[in-house]
Amino acid sequence: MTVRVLISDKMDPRAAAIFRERGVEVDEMDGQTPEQLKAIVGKYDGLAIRSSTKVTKDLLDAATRLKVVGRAGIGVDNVDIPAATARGVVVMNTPFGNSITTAEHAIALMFALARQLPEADASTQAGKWEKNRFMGVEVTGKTLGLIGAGNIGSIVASRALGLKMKVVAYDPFLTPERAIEIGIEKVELEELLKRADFITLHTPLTDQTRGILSRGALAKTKPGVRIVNCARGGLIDEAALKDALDSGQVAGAALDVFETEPAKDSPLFGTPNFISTPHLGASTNEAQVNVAIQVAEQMSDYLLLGGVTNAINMPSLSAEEAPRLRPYMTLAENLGKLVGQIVGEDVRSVAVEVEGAAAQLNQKPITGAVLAGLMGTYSQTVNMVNAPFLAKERGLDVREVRHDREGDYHTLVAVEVVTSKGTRRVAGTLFGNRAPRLVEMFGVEVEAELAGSMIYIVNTDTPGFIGKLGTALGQAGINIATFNLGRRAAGGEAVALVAVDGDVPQTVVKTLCGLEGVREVVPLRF
Ligand SMILES: NC(=O)C1=CN([C@@H]2O[C@H](COP(=O)(O)OP(=O)(O)OC[C@H]3O[C@@H](n4cnc5c(N)ncnc54)[C@H](O)[C@@H]3O)[C@@H](O)[C@H]2O)C=CC1
Ligand SMILES: O=C(O)C(=O)COP(=O)(O)O
Repeated sequence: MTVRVLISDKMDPRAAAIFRERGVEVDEMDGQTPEQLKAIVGKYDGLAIRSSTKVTKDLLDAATRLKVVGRAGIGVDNVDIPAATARGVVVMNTPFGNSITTAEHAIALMFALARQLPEADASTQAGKWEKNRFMGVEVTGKTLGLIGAGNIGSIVASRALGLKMKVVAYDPFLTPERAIEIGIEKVELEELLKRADFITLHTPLTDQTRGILSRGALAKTKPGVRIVNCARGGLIDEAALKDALDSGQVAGAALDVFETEPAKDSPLFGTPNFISTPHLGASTNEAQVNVAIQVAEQMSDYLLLGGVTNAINMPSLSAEEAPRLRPYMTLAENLGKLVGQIVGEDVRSVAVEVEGAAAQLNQKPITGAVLAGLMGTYSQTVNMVNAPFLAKERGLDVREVRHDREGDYHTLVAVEVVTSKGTRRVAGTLFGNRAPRLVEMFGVEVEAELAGSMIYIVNTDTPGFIGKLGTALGQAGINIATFNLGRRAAGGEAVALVAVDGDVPQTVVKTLCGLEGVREVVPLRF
């Protein structure tokens, strides 16, 4: 089937070229209104975006084919991640491609503030030559306060140290070792506000960071501080910033990002010592080439090979690893489907065990596939991406167990579920590292390929039963493809997994239930 991607924001042409080279059909349509986008998004498997496209729940509801949203950049606050996860859509970004460029923009704005470059430029070009009006400050020896010291914050720190500044940082997740490594001092926010001559912000916009420079925080800054925000609008209270600029508490502020974008009429516009750029942090040729190439490669890897890189809502799985894992995923999903079809929704906890060769692999995707198979029997929208999330939502206790040693098989995946009626366990292996086979079912050794239409039958092991079963199916016009048997002990409980051609109607299930010694009959689909 054709795989189709829509690029809905302005992106370097290399992104489209890579999609095409890899056999993915691509449309480029930036500047669509939310309504226009909603009308067409249903045709696409992938959506490649920057910061303008808003991936809302409403848009996702219309994106019935969508499997992946790729953000050519860092911030994903324009994507409703919980809604995407719930729909099984992977959201990935390119966490490093534009970080140097954005850090350089922060440094550029810091210098622009220190020397009032935009105002001096406008005045000079207006023919005023106001040499005495513009008196700047040196950055050498000054203290830079970073709010957020992740990728971009650390690059800003290294540049600022090169400029002979002292760097302090507020970042609750910055370890003391890392602070020493990058040559900065970790401080609390209050201390930063008190000491910093320049403040730059480098955090994502979250519930914790929204309004981090509030009116109260701005009042605690060192008088004459200069502030740069190249991270996200919403981190600074814009009305309070305007007042602080007017009062002189803040000597200068440069915003690349605004609470509402595009920002076309901010009260800050026209304020002396205020500089703004239209969200240009990532706008260099180098950064745009980096993020375009990276997002197109990552999205193609996922859509074509199942490889997952830099996903926000799913564990990583390299494109090299994905083919090795694929037969395990089929096995895991089928084991989940097998249990799910037999026990239904009555599952309280699930343990996924891997043994031998399987224990050397990334277990998260295997667990995701088991859960997808298990819950897919009663939910249409479940897949590997949203299965762990939906399991959590349902309060399902999920455990992962890894045994490095080999047991009877060189590789084994087992699924054990606890239901109201007790514990049930199934296990499977790969023949020749390729072909998934069920090898154990509810304590009985069986060997079966789980595929197509099957019937699960539990009966008392009595002579002549198989003949009666064959006759009953024959009379119903159902052809047996393979017959897989196992039993606990001679004359005890026997289990049959019968692969048949075509669906098994309820009337046939009823007939089979009526055969002597039959305890349970469940039609299965794989
Ligand atoms: N203006 C632009 O065009 C661009 C803006 N950005 C923005 O820059 C942000 C930072 O990017 P990176 O450094 O790559 O992200 P990152 O994830 O490497 O670093 C973010 C840092 O913020 C810290 N943090 C989280 N919560 C915090 C809190 N409550 N208080 C203080 N620190 C907190 C984290 O511990 C982390 O160290 C992005 O989230 C994005 O919004 C990124 C690229 C371009
Ligand atoms: O990468 C980010 O987080 C950015 O903010 C860059 O935004 P943009 O891709 O330039 O719209």
